[in-house]
Amino acid sequence: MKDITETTLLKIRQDLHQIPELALNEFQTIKYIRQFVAQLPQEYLVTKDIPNLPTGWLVKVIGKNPTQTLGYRTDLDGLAVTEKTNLAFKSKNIGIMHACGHDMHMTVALGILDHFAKHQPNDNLIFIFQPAEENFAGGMQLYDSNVLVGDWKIDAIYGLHINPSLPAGTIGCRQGTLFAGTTEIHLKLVGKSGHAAFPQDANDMIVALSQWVNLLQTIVARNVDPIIGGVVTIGAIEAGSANNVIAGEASAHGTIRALKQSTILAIQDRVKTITDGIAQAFDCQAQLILQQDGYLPVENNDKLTTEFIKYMKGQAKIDFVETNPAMTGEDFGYLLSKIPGVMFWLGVDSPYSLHSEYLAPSSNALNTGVNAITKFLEYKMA
Ligand SMILES: CC(=O)N[C@@H](CCC[C@H](N)C(=O)O)C(=O)O
Repeated sequence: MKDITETTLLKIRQDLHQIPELALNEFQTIKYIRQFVAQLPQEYLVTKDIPNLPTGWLVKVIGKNPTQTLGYRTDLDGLAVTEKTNLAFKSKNIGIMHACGHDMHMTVALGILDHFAKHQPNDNLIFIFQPAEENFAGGMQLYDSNVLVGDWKIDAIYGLHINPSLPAGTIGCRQGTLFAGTTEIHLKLVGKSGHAAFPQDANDMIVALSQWVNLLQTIVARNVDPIIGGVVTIGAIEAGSANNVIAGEASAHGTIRALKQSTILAIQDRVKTITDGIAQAFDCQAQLILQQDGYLPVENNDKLTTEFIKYMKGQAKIDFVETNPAMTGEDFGYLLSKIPGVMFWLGVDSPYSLHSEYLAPSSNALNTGVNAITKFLEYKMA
């Protein structure tokens, strides 16, 4: 049976790119994936739905003589970004875009699955179609729904993320932590609104929130070992309605990031202390939510990563680079805290970063990615 062509991979990627959906709403996307899988030879395939996660799906390829079960995960969701590329196949879902490359991730996964559906592997291979990577920790929800048990237990798991700054098709990886752990910060301060002319009768939450934002910026600068590093970013604030009204409420939304879980926890403690201090100093209510869910640091397994890097370096047809860690987050970190495995980069050569409205990953990476990973999985199962 013939392997998938570059033209078909390109079409899948273009189709999926046009129908991005937000976390937990990937209904069109999973329908497309199910339809693609339905036209593959079914002889070695078994599928499984995920309770309470209707947009997730598992597909198992039964091995000839299985001694292990490998896992390969792709995420499905898009982002609330309005696409500004000039691509002929740009998003048809206004205000939503595959700005993190999950259309590329899914296409590569389908390319690999296509191969193994036609050429039975020696071991079992489970493809995880995981919703909600950007928000709501779909990886954690999927794992915690107890689907990866019994015959569906995975011994080693792999997954990739596109990397705009690597040449198209280059594979990148590293020992240890690849991506940071993240915690979302939500703060609401409640004081008292009033007339701009009578500040003594009001309790201004814009002033309080401004102090809080500034104090938060001392955490990485003054409390974190500079060699270890971390990030505290407040990406959104909301307060006030008019120039002459004192805002009685103010809210903020941000993210904490670090490569080690212990640093995340230490930063969280400082955020709590600073928030308590602001509440006391400004005599206001502070409702603080720190939400990490499954976004643990993405810690690659030592033994499996050594094997992965050695294999990739040894292939004349694969360009491989050892990369630095990145402060992006990934709920694959949760899966790696439960199952040994490796996350790696696939270069897609774009001048725009992940989450940019102009991100346009090069489709040239698709065929190279599918071939490199398929060959690696075959080597693992030899
Ligand atoms: C690869 C990537 O960009 N991942 C996202 C993950 C978001 C995690 C969570 N919702 C948060 O904001 O902390 C990222 O922003 O790094």
